[in-house]
Amino acid sequence: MNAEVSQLGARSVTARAYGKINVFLSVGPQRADGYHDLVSVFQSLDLAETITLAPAAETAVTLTGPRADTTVPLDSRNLAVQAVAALSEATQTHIPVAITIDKQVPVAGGMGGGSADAAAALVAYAELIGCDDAELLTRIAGELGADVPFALTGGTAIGTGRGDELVPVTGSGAFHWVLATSVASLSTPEVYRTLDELRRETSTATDDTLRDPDDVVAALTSGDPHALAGVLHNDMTDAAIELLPGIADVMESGLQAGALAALVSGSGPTVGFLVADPTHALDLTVLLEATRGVRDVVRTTAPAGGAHLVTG
Ligand SMILES: C[C@](O)(CO)[C@H](O)COP(=O)(O)OP(=O)(O)OC[C@H]1O[C@@H](n2ccc(N)nc2=O)[C@H](O)[C@@H]1O
Ligand SMILES: Nc1ncnc2c1ncn2[C@@H]1O[C@H](COP(=O)(O)OP(=O)(O)OP(=O)(O)O)[C@@H](O)[C@H]1O
Repeated sequence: MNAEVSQLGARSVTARAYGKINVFLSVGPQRADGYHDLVSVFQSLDLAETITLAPAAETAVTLTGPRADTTVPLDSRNLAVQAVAALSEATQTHIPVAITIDKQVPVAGGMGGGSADAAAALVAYAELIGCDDAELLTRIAGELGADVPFALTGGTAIGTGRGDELVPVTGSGAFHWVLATSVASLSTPEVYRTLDELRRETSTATDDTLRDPDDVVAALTSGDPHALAGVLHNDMTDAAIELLPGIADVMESGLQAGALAALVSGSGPTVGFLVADPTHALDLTVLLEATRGVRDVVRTTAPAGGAHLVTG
C-alpha cells in the first residue's frame, strides 16, 4: 500500500444513487457539439445502485447484485471509475480504490444506471477524501454525462440544455411503475442518430421544436396517476421502435393488460407502464413476464432521492 492509502487505514465508504425515468422528453435539433437540446422531466426510481469504495493497492471494479451484467466494462470506461478519476484529478488526491457496484438498475435500458454509479462514486470518494465542495461535484457530474447531474440530485426535476441544467419540481405522492426490460439493449447515441434520420426522412416523425412540460408538471403536482397517464411523452419513442420493433408489441401488451399508459424509458428499450396502485402492478407483472421479448419485470415507485452516503 502507498503512504496515502495507509494514512486512510482500512476505511471504506458506501453511497447510493437511483435510476430514473423521463416522464417527459422533448428533443430539439442536434447542436454543433453533437448533443441535442432537451426539455426533460426526470423522476428518480426506487431502484438503487450501491457503491462501496475501499482504499486498495490499485483501482479495480467488482459488480454484484441482481443486475450484474457482463457487458458493463470494468476498466477505465466504467463511469464509476471515471467519476473517481475526475474527482481525484480535480482535488489532486489520487487514492486508488477497490470499487464494488451493487446493481439494481437494468444495464443499457434507458434508466440511467451508469449515471447513478457515477453520482454515487462521486459522493463516496468525496467523503473518503473529506471534500465538501458541492459545486465541484455538480460540475464534474455534468462533464461525466448528461444524466449524471440528475442522478446526483434525484427527486423530480426539469432538465434543459443537454438535460443537465436542473430545476427541482415539487411533486406529491408516489407513482407506481412496472418496468419491462428487454432481451436486447440500445445505444443512446444510436437512438439520437436514428431520431435525426427519421426527422429528415419522414413527415410523420415528431418535429424538432422543443415542447413545454407544463401539463406534466401539473400532473406530478396533483399526484394523480390518471392525470399523469394522459400527458406522458417521449420524442425518442419512434426512433427506439425503428431500431427494435418489438418495443411496440410490448407496449401494446401492457396496455391491453390494463396499464394506464406505456412509456419508452429515455432512449429505451425498457418500457415503463404507469399503474394505479400496487395491486394493478402485481397483475400486470404476471402478464408481462409471459410476453415475448421481455427479459425481466420490475415493480418500483417514483420519486426516490438523490445520491447519498449509506451509514454502515
Ligand atoms: C436519453 C437520456 O437518458 C434522457 O435523459 C439522456 O439524454 C442520455 O444521457 P447520457 O446517457 O448521460 O448521455 P451522455 O453520456 O452525456 O451522451 C451520450 C451520447 O448521447 C447523445 N446525447 C446525449 C444527451 C443529449 N442531450 N443529446 C445527445 O445527443 C450524444 O450522442 C452523446 O454523445
Ligand atoms: N457503471 C456502469 N454501469 C453500467 N453501464 C456502464 C457503466 N459504466 C459504463 N457503462 C457503459 O454505459 C452503457 C450505458 O449503460 P447504462 O446502464 O447507464 O445505460 P442507460 O441506462 O441506457 O443510459 P442512459 O439512460 O443514461 O442513456 C453500457 O452499455 C456500458 O457499456
